[in-house]
Amino acid sequence: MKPRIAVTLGDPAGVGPEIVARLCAHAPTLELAELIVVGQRRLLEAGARSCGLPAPAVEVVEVGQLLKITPGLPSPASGKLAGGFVEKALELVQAGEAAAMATAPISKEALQAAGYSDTGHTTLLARRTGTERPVMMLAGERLKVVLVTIHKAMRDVPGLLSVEGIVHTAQVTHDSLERYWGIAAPRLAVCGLNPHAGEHGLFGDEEERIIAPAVEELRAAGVDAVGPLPPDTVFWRATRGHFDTVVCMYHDQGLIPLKLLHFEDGVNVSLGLPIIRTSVDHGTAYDLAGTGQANPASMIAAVRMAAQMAMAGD
Ligand SMILES: NC(=O)c1ccc[n+]([C@@H]2O[C@H](COP(=O)([O-])OP(=O)(O)OC[C@H]3O[C@@H](n4cnc5c(N)ncnc54)[C@H](O)[C@@H]3O)[C@@H](O)[C@H]2O)c1
Ligand SMILES: N[C@H](C(=O)O)[C@H](O)COP(=O)(O)O
Repeated sequence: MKPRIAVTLGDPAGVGPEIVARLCAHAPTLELAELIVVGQRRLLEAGARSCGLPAPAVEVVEVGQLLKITPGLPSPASGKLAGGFVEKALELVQAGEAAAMATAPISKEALQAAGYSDTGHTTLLARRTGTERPVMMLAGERLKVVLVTIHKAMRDVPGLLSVEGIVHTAQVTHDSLERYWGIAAPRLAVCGLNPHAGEHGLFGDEEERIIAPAVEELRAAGVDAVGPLPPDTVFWRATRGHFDTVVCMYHDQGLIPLKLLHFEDGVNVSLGLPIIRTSVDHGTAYDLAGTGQANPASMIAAVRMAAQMAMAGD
């Protein structure tokens, strides 16, 4: 049986309704998954019109009030709807009405303007599921990265790194690669923080104080982790097949190489939650909203990955 995937519309002022409309018209994906769109039929149909598509024939779970939304103009109202769509999709998965959720992009700023304390889907879902430390993975065919710290100011990153945090991130990643990707004994590369991984304390000591002890602990627990490795070359090595995933110390360390290779078809996966959640790897693209030009490939990849994970996790 095809897994049912709850697909949110994202911030209605962004490209979400358009990429979801294109997803609903993507026959190969409809063969893999049964879609339940979580949002408003009116918004989905407006997205379809922008793309020159007929109204999608798909189940829609209606959420929130009907409001006037202008493509490209986010507001507290668009942020509130976006947050409501995510919460409803989570409820559907928790109730067993969907096997997984796949989310279209939201704006963190609009979400907070609507009164949410969260810095995105990941923290919202972690808060709502009582998950202390979710792990953000971004995945493409050639490269997978996970982040030890996520949406944090650069100046705070060194102080937020800990042996425990690195070990947790790598262990959750290891277990997920085995469970959902069927990789036996996943090989993890652990990045340094500083140029050339500090070059033995020449510039920065986080490698010796924090990252190397974390790698030792992981290896003692049977995880095939190596590092700290110089961040400027580790991604090139990973794309040559040396590692299954690169454990990165901060957001842009991992997401710059990932998006350079995979902006069009990469998937954001939340690991360590009690549910399966995938997402696009791009943002709301307000500059394109309403034009029908947004590329749906990442949304399609997110739904396909959610379906595969749901099948693998059964
Ligand atoms: N999964 C998510 O919910 C998610 C992911 C990333 C960013 N965001 C949020 O999105 C908002 C806007 O972020 P941003 O401007 O930094 O990045 P963005 O990804 O929205 O846009 C960056 C550039 O890429 C283009 N682009 C994005 N998606 C595209 C698509 N599908 N097809 C063609 N071109 C596309 C945009 O037009 C823009 O030029 C922020 O609030 C950010 O936090 C959300
Ligand atoms: N860091 C993610 C990215 O750039 O793709 C992103 O901002 C989405 O975050 P959430 O999945 O927490 O909304």
